[in-house]
Amino acid sequence: MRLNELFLSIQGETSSAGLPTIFVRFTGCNLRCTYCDTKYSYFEGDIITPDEVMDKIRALKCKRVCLTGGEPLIQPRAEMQRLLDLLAEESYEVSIETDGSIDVSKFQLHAKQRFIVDMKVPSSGMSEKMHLPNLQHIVAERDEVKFVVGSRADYEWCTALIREQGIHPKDGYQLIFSPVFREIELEDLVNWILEDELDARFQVQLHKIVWDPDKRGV
Ligand SMILES: C[S@@+](CC[C@H](N)C(=O)[O-])C[C@H]1O[C@@H](n2cnc3c(N)ncnc32)[C@H](O)[C@@H]1O
Ligand SMILES: Nc1nc2[nH]cc(C(=O)O)c2c(=O)[nH]1
Ligand code: SF4
Ligand SMILES: [Mg+2]
Repeated sequence: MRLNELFLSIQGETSSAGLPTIFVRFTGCNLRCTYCDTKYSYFEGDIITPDEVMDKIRALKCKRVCLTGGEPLIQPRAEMQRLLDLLAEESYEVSIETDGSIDVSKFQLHAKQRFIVDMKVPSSGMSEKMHLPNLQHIVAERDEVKFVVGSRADYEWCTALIREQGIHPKDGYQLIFSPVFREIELEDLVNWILEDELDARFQVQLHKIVWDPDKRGV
């Protein structure tokens, strides 16, 4: 595995936003989203074993972990699975931020572990790379589907996908809409969600409010 950074912060996104969380940011990504705020993770990092990652996590005295990157699921599959197994053995709560292009069915999750599947909108330039079967593999009550929206056209792509893939909140799916940072008016995205009577979570990236938006390690 290659580790870019590992730090304790508050979760800035998802249903556990605001809660103390250890972030394990892996090096490398198979996509190049136009809006990516973590380009430094594409190449910077050091080789590390799953057991050495666990040692670093244990040292931070927090039982909530977010595996991210870069794209965490391009790490060697056996090593990522071992890390998930080790985290489960010690009862960590785990979220995995994944970019929608990797087949999540290759990984076995344990109790208290969930995927946050980010379905890349057209303005990301990566929509064509989405592995759509992921939306049939995820577990509605466990996992979350995130849409990072940079325009009204992006938003409409999302609502079409929700209909086509049958992942509507009324069927128990946990959806998140997140604005591309400083790209759209927050009020617009909120109004679109309310107008469509979508029981979806609106989020802003809390860490970009608390700290400088370009600060690493938060
Ligand atoms: C840096 S990515 C790493 C995990 C994975 N590669 C992915 O894209 O889901 C973590 C999250 O940050 C989001 N993100 C990246 N740049 C952003 C930006 N400029 N504004 C809002 N969200 C952004 C991504 O869409 C993703 O949901
Ligand atoms: N505080 C904080 N929360 C986050 N949630 C998801 C993040 C990510 O980069 O995957 C992230 C991040 O980079 N920082
Ligand atoms: S998939 Fe995630 S890490 Fe990769 S370019 Fe897109 S936002 Fe950045
Ligand atoms: Mg981030």
